Amino acid sequence: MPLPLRLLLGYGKRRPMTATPKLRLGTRRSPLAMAQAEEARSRLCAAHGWDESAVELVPVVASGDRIQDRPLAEIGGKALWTKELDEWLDEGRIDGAVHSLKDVETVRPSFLAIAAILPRADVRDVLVGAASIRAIPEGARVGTSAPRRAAQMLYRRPDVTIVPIRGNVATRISKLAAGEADVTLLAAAGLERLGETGVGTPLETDEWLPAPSQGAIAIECRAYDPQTRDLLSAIDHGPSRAAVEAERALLAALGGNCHSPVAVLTERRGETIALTAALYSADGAERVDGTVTVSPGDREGPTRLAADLLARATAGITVLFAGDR
Ligand SMILES: NCc1[nH]cc(CCC(=O)O)c1CC(=O)O
Repeated sequence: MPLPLRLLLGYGKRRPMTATPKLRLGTRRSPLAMAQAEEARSRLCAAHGWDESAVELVPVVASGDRIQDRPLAEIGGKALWTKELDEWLDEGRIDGAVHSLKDVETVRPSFLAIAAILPRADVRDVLVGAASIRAIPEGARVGTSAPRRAAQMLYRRPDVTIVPIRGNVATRISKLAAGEADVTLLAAAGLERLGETGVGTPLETDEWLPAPSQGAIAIECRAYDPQTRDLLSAIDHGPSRAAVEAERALLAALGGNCHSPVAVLTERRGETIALTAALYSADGAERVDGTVTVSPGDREGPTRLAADLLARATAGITVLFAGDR
C-alpha cells in the first residue's frame, strides 16, 4: 500500500516543541547586557523549574549604543539606555527589561515597576594599568568618561590628566592596550559577569567609592502586569533591593543622575543600613561626605543625608546638582 502523500512530503511530522515562552525579556545587545540577561534567565528558570526555552531574550538596540564618539555626559540626554526598552514594554513586545540599575534613571515612567533586583555583585571599581592609585605614574592619562571616576581620581591625584574613553568593557580594555590612556577604571561587576576576572586591581571601598546601584541588575515590567510581576518577584533579592533603594533615594534627593559625581556605599549593620556618600566638584578639588543609618525602604534618611550634603557643599559641587530630576 503506497504511503499517503502527506507522510512522503513530511506533513504532520513531529517537530521539536517550540513552546511559546512564558516571558520575553528585552536586553541591550552588548556582551555585558547579554550576560546579565542570561543571568536573569537562569535565575528565573531555576526559581520556577522551567527549561531555558521558557524565557526568550529579545535584544534591542539602545540609543546609547548608537552614539560611540562622544562622552555620554556631554550629550546630556537622559534615558540613553532605557528609552527603547521602555517603548518595547509599553507596546507589549516584551514582558520585562533587564538593566544595569546604575544606568537607570531614578525617576521612571509611572507605567513601569522594578519587579526584581538580582543579588548584587562586587560593587567595587577596578583600576586597570596600575597596581594602586598611589602607583599611578606622575602625570598619567586616566581614561574615563564617568564624571564620578574623573572627579574622584583628581581629588586623589590632581597631577593626572583625564582623557575620555568610551565603549563597552572589551573596547575600553583594548583602547588602553592601544595606548589611548595609561590607566582606566571599570566596574568589577561587569568584568566578573564577562568572565574577565584577572583584569586590574579592585579598589577597596575605604579609599574609593562606587556609583549608586553599581553591580545591581534590575528587571522592570509593566506595573499593571501582575502576572509578570509575580513571576519576576520570585528572584527579587531583598538585601540587594534595600541597599540600592537607599542609594537611589539619595541620588534622587540630590537631583543627580548617572553622570553626577556622587559616590556611595551601603553597608549592612544588622537590621539597618549605613549609607555613606561623597560629592565632588568636577575638577575633584572640592569634596563633601557624610553617613546616615537607615532602615530598609526608608527614603527619609537618604533624603536627609542629601540635604545635609548639599547644605555643606561648596559652590563647585552644588552647581552640579541643580535639580536634574
Ligand atoms: N556605565 C556603564 C556601565 N553600566 C554598568 C556597568 C557595569 C556593571 C555595573 O556597574 O553594574 C558599566 C561599565 C562600567 O562602569 O565599567
